[in-house]
Amino acid sequence: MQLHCIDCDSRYSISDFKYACSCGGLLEIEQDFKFLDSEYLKRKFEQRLSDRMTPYASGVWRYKELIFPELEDRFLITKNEGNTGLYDIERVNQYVGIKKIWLKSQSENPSGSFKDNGMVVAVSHGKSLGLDKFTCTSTGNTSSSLAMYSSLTNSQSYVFVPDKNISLNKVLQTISYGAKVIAFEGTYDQGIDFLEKYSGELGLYICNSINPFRIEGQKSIIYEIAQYLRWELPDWIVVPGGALSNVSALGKGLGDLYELGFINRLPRVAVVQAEGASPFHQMISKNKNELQPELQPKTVASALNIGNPPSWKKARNTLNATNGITVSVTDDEILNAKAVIDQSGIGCEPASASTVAGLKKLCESGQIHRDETAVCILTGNLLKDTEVLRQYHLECTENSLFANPLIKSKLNIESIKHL
Ligand SMILES: N[C@@H](CCOP(=O)(O)O)C(=O)O
Repeated sequence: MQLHCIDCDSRYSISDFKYACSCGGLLEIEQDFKFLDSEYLKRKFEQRLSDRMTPYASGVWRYKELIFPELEDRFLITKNEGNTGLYDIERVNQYVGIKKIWLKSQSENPSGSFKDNGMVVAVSHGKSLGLDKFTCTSTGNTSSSLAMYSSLTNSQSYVFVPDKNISLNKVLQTISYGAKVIAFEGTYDQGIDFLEKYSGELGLYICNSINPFRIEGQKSIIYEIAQYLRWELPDWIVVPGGALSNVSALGKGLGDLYELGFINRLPRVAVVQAEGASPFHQMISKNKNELQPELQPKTVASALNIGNPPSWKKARNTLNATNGITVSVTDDEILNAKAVIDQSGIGCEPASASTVAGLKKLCESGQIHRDETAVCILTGNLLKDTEVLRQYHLECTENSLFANPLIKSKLNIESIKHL
């Protein structure tokens, strides 16, 4: 394993761990799969599905050989992350109007979001270096995940959250797990700049997705999808785009599966952004080479409130490799898609629902054909943002197409039987 700069191609030893190249470029972990026996690994991944007693029961460490082969077993942390459901729901299918759609419910992770897949690897790496002070800046899911794994390993997390436009539930979840939470005036993007500058001086190990170990862990999401579908991926994988770690990890994981011969064709990738925070979509759709940061990102999907996503170059590489596309959706489109997902019994936070809203839009515009198949990755749990639920169902404006208002009634048989 070594660190590779995606900008200037410099390489560094893993023991010389850093978050960025001296040229400023993002680093990725490079592994040599040449000597791996794919058939043997497939069998091993299959056998581990019935494991319940060891860290290999984790939906992340099941694939340890492809994620962090050099990590000694004594450093493996786990809270049974991964192993999340892949659901085929007729109601969502009909809403989108496509041949077949699966929902990958990452909200079933222990802290309620997809961040756990990557965080467990970053914190395991940090612990293996003997560290016990971890940090991140976050709109709330990364922070909850980091706080959970830090406390689980008797370490302290220091979390920086913007003081506006994020979900109170997520902040409370982070506080409850024991993190020291610093609410600052500014955006996620400013928080990242601060940590890049001062984490060394503060003696803090950064667990945001600029840390390449986070991306290695998050690759397990696509490994799980592929294994569940017997190594036959659908035509499209649809992901929300905020900090863009999801699509970066997806591209890397797909590359691994293809290189190893686990899959014989790459699916196309669609990245969905919220209209009020869509710098990546703007760049791709206008065919620009540089990302123009959005200085005041604003969307109801708090996890997507990011105007200067650090991983945009990795995300662009994924689109290039998969003939991928981007789209943006309005807050109303997100909330209505979310209500359909919630009422199908799966449930998710607003950012996740952007995938179904985006897929619907892409089908309607003909960019995705109705006889194709897709997986939408749902990133966070329905209870991550209850304020949005209160507004949608209890205040119900004319845009809340699927509001399910509270019924106020006397406990009286005559009133109840007409419901
Ligand atoms: N929505 C994210 C933003 C942080 O992204 P990361 O990829 O740097 O962890 C969050 O939950 O904080």
